Amino acid sequence: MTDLGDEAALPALVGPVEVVGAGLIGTSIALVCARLGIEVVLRDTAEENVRTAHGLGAGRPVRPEDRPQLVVVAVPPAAIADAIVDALQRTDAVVTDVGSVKAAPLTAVAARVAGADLARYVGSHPMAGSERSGPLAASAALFDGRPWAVTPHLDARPDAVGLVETLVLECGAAPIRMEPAEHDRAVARISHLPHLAAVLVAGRLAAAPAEHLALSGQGVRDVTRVAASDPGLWQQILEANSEAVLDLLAEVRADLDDLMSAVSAAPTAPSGPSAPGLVEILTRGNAGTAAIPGKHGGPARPTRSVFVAVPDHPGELARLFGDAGEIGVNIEDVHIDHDPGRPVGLTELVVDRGSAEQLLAALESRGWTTHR
Ligand SMILES: NC(=O)c1ccc[n+]([C@@H]2O[C@H](COP(=O)([O-])OP(=O)(O)OC[C@H]3O[C@@H](n4cnc5c(N)ncnc54)[C@H](O)[C@@H]3O)[C@@H](O)[C@H]2O)c1
Ligand SMILES: O=C(O)C(=O)C[C@]1(C(=O)O)C=C[C@@H](O)C=C1
Repeated sequence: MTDLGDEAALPALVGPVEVVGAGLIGTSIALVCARLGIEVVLRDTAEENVRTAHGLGAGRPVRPEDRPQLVVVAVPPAAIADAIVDALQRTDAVVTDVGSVKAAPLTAVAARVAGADLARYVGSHPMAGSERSGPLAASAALFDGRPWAVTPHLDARPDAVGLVETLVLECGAAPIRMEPAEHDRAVARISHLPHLAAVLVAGRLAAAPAEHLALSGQGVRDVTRVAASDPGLWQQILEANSEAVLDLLAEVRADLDDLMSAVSAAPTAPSGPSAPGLVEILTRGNAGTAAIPGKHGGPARPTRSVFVAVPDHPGELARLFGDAGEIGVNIEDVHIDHDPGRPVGLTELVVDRGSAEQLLAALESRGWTTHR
C-alpha cells in the first residue's frame, strides 16, 4: 500500500466525465464534477435515474458524439466487467470503476481487452457510501475525508493512474494505492465482515416482540445501520469476494465458540489454558476499535461525546451546529436519537476530547440543555 506521491504532477481533470450508472455513487461523483464546472454526461440502463440525476444538477444524458476524458463505471458488481469493457471499446478515455471488489472484474476485463486499451483502465473504490441506493441518496459531500482505494494493474498507464487520483482528490477523498487482491482481502475485513455482522444482529430483531424493540437505543442503531442496504447489491459484492470473506467467517466461528464458552462459564470458574475469558474477548474488541484510523487517516484521535437535547422544531439542529461553529469546535461525527414519547431529540456530538468541556460550558451558557 502506498499513499499518493507528488500531487503537483497529477494530470488535470478537465472533462467531460462520463458516469455509467447514475445511482448513489455515480451521481455523487457526478455532483462533485458538475460543481467543479466539469461537463458530466450520464448513462444508465434506467432512464429515470438519468432524469433524476440530471434534475439534481449532476450532468446531462450522454449523446453519441460525446468524447469523455474519463469514464467512471458505477454499476452493480455483476455488471461492472461488461460496462468497463464497453467503455474501453466505445471511447479512448481513461476508464475507472468504483466497484467494491477489484480482482475478479480485472481478471474478466483482461480476458477481453489487451494492450493499449487495457492500459487505460484503472480500478478504484471509494470507502464511503450509504445503506440507501439510487440518485436521490447521492451527495457531493459523500467522499469528504474518506479513503479511496486506487488499484492499478501492472500495465496501467501512469497518467491514467494519475487522472484517477486527481478525481479522488477533487472528490475530497484520500487516494490509497493498493494491489487489487490485497484490496479485496482488506475490504473483506473492514467492510464485508462488518456488514455481515450487522446483518446477523439485525436479523435477530425482525421478529422481536414490539415491547422489546421499544427499548431500542443508540447501540443497536450503531451496530445495525448498514444491514438496511440493498440485499441484491450485497449478494453480488459477497459473491465476488467469497474466498476472503469465508476465511474471516471461519475465524469468527471460532471466536463465537470461545465467546459461548466464556459466557457460559461461572464468573469464578477459571477458563481453560488456551480459551480466552470474557474480559479478554471484550478487551480485544477495545483494541480493534482503537485500531481504526481517525477520519483524517493516521492514528485515531481521542474523542468524547457531548449530548445535547434538541427541541423537535425546524431549524434547531442548524442552530446547534451554528453555535458549535461559533464556539470554534469541530464536530467529528453526529448521531441523533429520537425519544418516542418526548418532543426533543437527543443529539450526540462527537468532538475532540480536549474541546468537550469548552463546548459543554459554551452551549449551556447559550441555553442548551446538555447531559453530562
Ligand atoms: N453503496 C455503497 O455504499 C457503495 C460504496 C462504494 C462502492 N460501491 C459500489 O459502487 C457501485 C454502485 O453502487 P451504488 O450503491 O451506487 O448502487 P445504485 O443501485 O445506487 O446505483 C447503480 C446504478 O447502476 C445502474 N445500472 C445497473 N446496471 C447498469 C448497466 N449495465 N449499465 C448502466 N447502468 C446500470 C442502475 O440503474 C443504478 O442507477 C457498486 O459496484 C458498488 O459495489 C457502493
Ligand atoms: O457507510 C456505509 O453505508 C457503507 O456501508 C459504506 C461501505 C463500507 O463498508 O464502508 C460499504 C461498501 C462499499 O464498498 C464501501 C463503503
